[in-house]
Amino acid sequence: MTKIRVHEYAKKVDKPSKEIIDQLSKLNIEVANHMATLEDNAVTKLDGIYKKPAAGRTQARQQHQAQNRPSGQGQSRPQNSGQGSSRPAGQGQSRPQNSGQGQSRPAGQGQSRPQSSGQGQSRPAGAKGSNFTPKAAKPTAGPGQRNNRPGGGGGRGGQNRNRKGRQQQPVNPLPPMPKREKELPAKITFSESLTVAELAKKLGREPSEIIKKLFMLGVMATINQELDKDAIELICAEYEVEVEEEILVDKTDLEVYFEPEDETLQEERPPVVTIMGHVDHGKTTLLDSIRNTKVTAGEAGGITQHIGAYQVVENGKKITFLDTPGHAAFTTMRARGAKVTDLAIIVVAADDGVMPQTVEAINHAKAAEVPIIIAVNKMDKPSANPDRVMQELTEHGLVPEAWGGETIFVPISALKGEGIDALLEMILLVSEVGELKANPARRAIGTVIEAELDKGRGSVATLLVQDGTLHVGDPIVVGNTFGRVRAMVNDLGRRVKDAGPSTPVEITGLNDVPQAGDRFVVFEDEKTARQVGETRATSALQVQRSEKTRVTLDNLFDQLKQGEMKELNLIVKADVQGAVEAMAASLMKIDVEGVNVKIIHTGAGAITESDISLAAASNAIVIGFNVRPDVNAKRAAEAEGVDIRLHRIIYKVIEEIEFAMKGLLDPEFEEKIIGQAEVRSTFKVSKVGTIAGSYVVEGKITRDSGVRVIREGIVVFEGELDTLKRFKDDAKEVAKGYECGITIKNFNDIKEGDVIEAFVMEEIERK
Ligand SMILES: Nc1nc2c(ncn2[C@@H]2O[C@H](COP(=O)(O)OP(=O)(O)OP(=O)(O)O)[C@@H](O)[C@H]2O)c(=O)[nH]1
Repeated sequence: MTKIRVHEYAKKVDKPSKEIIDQLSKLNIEVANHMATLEDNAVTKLDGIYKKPAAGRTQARQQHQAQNRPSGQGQSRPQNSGQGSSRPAGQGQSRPQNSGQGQSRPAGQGQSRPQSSGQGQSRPAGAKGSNFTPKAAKPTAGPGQRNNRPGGGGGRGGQNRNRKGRQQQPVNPLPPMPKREKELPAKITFSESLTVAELAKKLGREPSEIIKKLFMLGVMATINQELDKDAIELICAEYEVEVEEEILVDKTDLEVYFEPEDETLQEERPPVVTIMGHVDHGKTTLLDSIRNTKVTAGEAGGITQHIGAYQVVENGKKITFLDTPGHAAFTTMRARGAKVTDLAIIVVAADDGVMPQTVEAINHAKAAEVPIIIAVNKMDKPSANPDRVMQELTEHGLVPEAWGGETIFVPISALKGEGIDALLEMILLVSEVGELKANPARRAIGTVIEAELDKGRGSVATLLVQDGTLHVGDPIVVGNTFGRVRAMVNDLGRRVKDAGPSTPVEITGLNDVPQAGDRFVVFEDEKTARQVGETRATSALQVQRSEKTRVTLDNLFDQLKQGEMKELNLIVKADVQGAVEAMAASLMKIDVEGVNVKIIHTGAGAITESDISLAAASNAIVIGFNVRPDVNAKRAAEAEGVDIRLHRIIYKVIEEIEFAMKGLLDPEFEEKIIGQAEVRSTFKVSKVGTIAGSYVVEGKITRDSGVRVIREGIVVFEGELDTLKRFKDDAKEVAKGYECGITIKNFNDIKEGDVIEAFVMEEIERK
């Protein structure tokens, strides 16, 4: 053990060495000079005089060391002082400390080494104390904080150790320190879900703690378990941490671009009007009349072009009309989620009154929450009776203003062009109330009014710009198509470069033909537009594929009728190759007008899973002649919806297919397999025949069921069950998991390993 020298002690007590030597002399302790070492008892005595604490020696040593190194260097301190002997550590020592040793010594000067305290705490040991700077010494982690990282990180570890040392000094033995936990975040965010581990990380807690909390809440979770929103919220509530779900924006969902935006950027836009009404009440005449009086008059040289919508100007304000009369277009668009119309004009012939389609139109407009203006048409006719129209409409909740209601009625004659101006004025009035606005500065969004494939120009689509401005050259996604706006033509057949809100324009430049009612969105660049368009096209195709119904003999005729099928694909499996060929040849001879029978695959042996996947991929029906599907094939067929037809007589196969193709399939009965039993042993009993000692492996076997004997996937016999016994008693049915004795009528060649399949004929309802 290193002893303290006189000058060291002097330094420690802040006295000159000489005074210490004198004092020692007074105590009858002789020392040669200031370099002399002091015995323990001498130190004790000196301590008594200089009132130094018991740990004086160590402390003296520490102070001495402190003076001999740059300030801030990891200050050594005694650990577990008071336990047994205490001594200063040799400088430069580097070894693990174990407080359990009962020895305490200051750490070497800030040197890096792993420390292991009796508390089992493991913390990063400090790096070289010389790296310390006062700034770096700022505490970051509290004592007692679990920190299992390996040492070696900068000055902080050393500083931590110092802190620990200072705090530990008076404590003996060290009680388990209260765990100081990381501060909880004020708020966490997540999207969709988080695993326990991810949530723990976000909260700065151990996953085990989260698991414990979940357990207390009645949720058993593992570290990698995904937690749903509710569970995350519950846990966060426990910690009083705010939680917010981030909604991931799906770039390919065009609807998100239709969210309303900052109103301050918006300007007034023209209303978009649809004309609806009963047949022959004058919708087309009205649309033409408006167009002719308003468009051609002002636009010299303009050749009106039917692009599905047009604009007129009334009192210096534009009005857009959708040029597709009737509510079919209106409903189609609405069904596709597009709200295009701001106002509906319902035309009612004054000589005819409210008719069924008038009511339908009213209901459509109401459902779409679109304001209605009633145009009472054919006022020029002597038989016109507008009062009757008004009367009838009140029954549908449309009360004219004249009668104290709110509905605007405008008497017109579409044919003579009378009342058109009044109607347009009313349209403007109603739209003013509606405060229709858009931001012409943003990238355009809108809806497809019409689209077709033009021989010369390719895909041509009429778009109604609903917000923003569409420019030639804009990268665009339209429904599931994309492209760049190559050329734009307005309703007057003129080429335009830009189209603002509520403007209909016909564009070219799309890679495919979109559908009426599809949304369009202009993107920042062509690459994004392409990506979004392609992704949308792919997912649309997948949806279409998954929706495609598989052909079955039951729906075959319907599919043929709808012209969806020109060919009937078949896969033929039979017990022997000869039968396969015979079957295939007979099937090929089936002659039903307009349909070809195409055999895409044949084979001898049981129907396998690969037969089913081929059938699924090529929309084929599988025909099994004297063969059965194996377990996997059965499962696959059920999952894929593949129709398997099992037969034992060739002409029945042919008949069934032929009838199905002609839509004459007998709809009444269908075979249903109710169970299977495995033959485990056989007994020959005279007079009775062969008894099959069997075990029911699936479903059940009933007394009245038909049976088939299957040997290695091939049907060797089909007939009726004769007796069914449990032990010695006759049984009505034997369920899965039970043994039974079975005899089959007129069949004694039963063998061990055979499978007896039981089936019943069930009456079914054909679709
Ligand atoms: N006298 C008179 N006849 C009109 C008026 N408006 C339309 N008609 C006539 O009514 C008939 C039907 O007019 P359309 O405009 O084709 O009616 P619609 O509602 O478009 O009919 P559908 O397209 O079949 O639904 C035509 O013969 C028009 O000439 C009108 O104001 N006065």
